[in-house]
Amino acid sequence: MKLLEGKSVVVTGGSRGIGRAIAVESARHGADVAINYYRDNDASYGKKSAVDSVVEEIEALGRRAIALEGNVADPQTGAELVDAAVQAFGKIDVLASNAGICPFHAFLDIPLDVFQRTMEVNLHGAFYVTQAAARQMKAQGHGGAIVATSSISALVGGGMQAHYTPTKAGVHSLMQSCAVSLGPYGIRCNSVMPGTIATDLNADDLSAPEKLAYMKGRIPLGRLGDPVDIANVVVFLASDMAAYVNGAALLVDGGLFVNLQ
Ligand SMILES: NC(=O)C1=CN([C@@H]2O[C@H](COP(=O)(O)OP(=O)(O)OC[C@H]3O[C@@H](n4cnc5c(N)ncnc54)[C@H](O)[C@@H]3O)[C@@H](O)[C@H]2O)C=CC1
Ligand SMILES: C[C@H](O)[C@@H]1OC(=O)[C@H](O)[C@@H]1O
Repeated sequence: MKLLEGKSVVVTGGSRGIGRAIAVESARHGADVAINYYRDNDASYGKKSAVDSVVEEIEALGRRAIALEGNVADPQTGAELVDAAVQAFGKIDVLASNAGICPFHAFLDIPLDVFQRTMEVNLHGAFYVTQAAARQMKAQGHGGAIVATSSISALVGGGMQAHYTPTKAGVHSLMQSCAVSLGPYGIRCNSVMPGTIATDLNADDLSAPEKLAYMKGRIPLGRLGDPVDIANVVVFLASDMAAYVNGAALLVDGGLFVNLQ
């Protein structure tokens, strides 16, 4: 069963990791996809750049794909992405606001620029892109769905993530307020809260075998998440199967959050 047949989906941070999986699974469910990315056009994925490889995979599924580079922290990026998607596909139905960074660092001596960049990319970026997509969806007049990638880190702390976890709580809060603002236009806003998913974002952090074993040991399902575990839930939240889901947050963490002891 295809959940996004004929839809036009915009994904930020769509060249790698969770965003890449959202882009590909959206296409598998029948959508055309506009991908934002930043600095992923070197040939680091085999012979292709990360972004070329995802575009190729979507086209192999018989769907259309465009890719546009831009830093979501720049307020113009969201508007340019939405314009490009509308030019290519005639409309946008879904935004997956997913781009984010997590440069692990201790709290007491975190460099100011790392703190500011994390806030600007993760939270300000989500705000700008969501606003641009919502303006277009309202103008189209037939509603839409926005799904933001928040995190389990919106709910719990991390000693090396004091600059990061507030951005993920902020993204969750942004979706709650947007659910209220945009519900009257038929635009649903929700967030997905991944646990620990194996991507480039945490590859360094989890490269130490003891840390990897510790994290896996805390997850009742006994494994790290795969990007597609998150993408499947984003596709559901974006689809008409979730027609009455608005302002919700869905933890997708293998049971990590509830595992006290
Ligand atoms: N990997 C994990 O365990 C978890 C990740 N998340 C969130 O999921 C989202 C995606 O993370 P991953 O796929 O793990 O990361 P990743 O590092 O594998 O991929 C990041 C993607 O974001 C793009 N990107 C980075 N900076 C950007 C910028 N300034 N403007 C536009 N695009 C930019 C990259 O081009 C790439 O496509 C992030 O928001 C992250 O906070 C949330 C919970 C857990
Ligand atoms: C990067 C982390 O490993 C990952 O990102 C989050 O949001 C959670 O803290 C995960 O563990």
